[in-house]
Amino acid sequence: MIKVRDLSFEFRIGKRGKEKQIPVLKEISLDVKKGEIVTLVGRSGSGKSTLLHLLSGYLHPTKGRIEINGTPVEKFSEKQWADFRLQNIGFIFQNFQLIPSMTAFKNVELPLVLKGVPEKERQSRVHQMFTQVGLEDFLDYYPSELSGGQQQRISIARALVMNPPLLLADEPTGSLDSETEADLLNLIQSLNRDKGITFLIITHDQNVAKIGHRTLVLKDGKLAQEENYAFTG
Ligand SMILES: Nc1ncnc2c1ncn2[C@@H]1O[C@H](COP(=O)(O)OP(=O)(O)OP(=O)(O)O)[C@@H](O)[C@H]1O
Repeated sequence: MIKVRDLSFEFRIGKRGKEKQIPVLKEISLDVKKGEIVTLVGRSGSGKSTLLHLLSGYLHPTKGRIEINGTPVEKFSEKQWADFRLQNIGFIFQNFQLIPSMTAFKNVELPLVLKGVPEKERQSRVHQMFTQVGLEDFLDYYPSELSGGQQQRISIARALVMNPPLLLADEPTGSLDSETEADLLNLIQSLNRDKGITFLIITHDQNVAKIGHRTLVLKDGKLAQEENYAFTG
């Protein structure tokens, strides 16, 4: 599902002529197979979010190759990325990133509107998603009227409404209490088991890391399999 080869990335900061390079990822290779949950850990600043941004086209590699769902993407234009993301990748963020002025229904419907899906089909697909995440009674609520756990479920419904094969998550339970976190991890595991959705999840949290079939550690710009990684907090 994800194939990364010799991927390097450096940020460039400072004025032209006096630019400074900050290497973040150094010739990383990585495979995530279809149907896997892979969790990615590493110290703050180790480059986890940078890797996710490279995998979703918000940053472009300095060097190396990225293949997602069989398609080489590293040379994509912005337009190609936008189309590709809509079809292939769902996103879940720590702070949910729902649109506050739209109801839960409208938030989940949005990707379908962007894709030009006809209204009747939109209605039925959105309702189906709300059933799947267990929030059928909250269609007309605004994000501010929902709990953190409910908002995250809505954001998962939005991430899945286009049926993407891959979900990328950045600290998906970072804003949730431990009970709500456990519920959400169950939901992620059942989506993986029942629908075969592949997950790559960044986390600082041992409970989240544990749901991975594999855990990778990012350290000094390189990736390694987990070996007694010491979680903090
Ligand atoms: N826009 C930027 N310009 C320059 N350097 C940046 C930029 N964004 C991030 N960095 C640097 O890149 C490195 C990796 O940052 P990144 O956000 O990917 O780490 P992270 O592992 O996701 O951290 P955290 O766990 O705290 O979210 C850090 O040293 C950071 O300072």
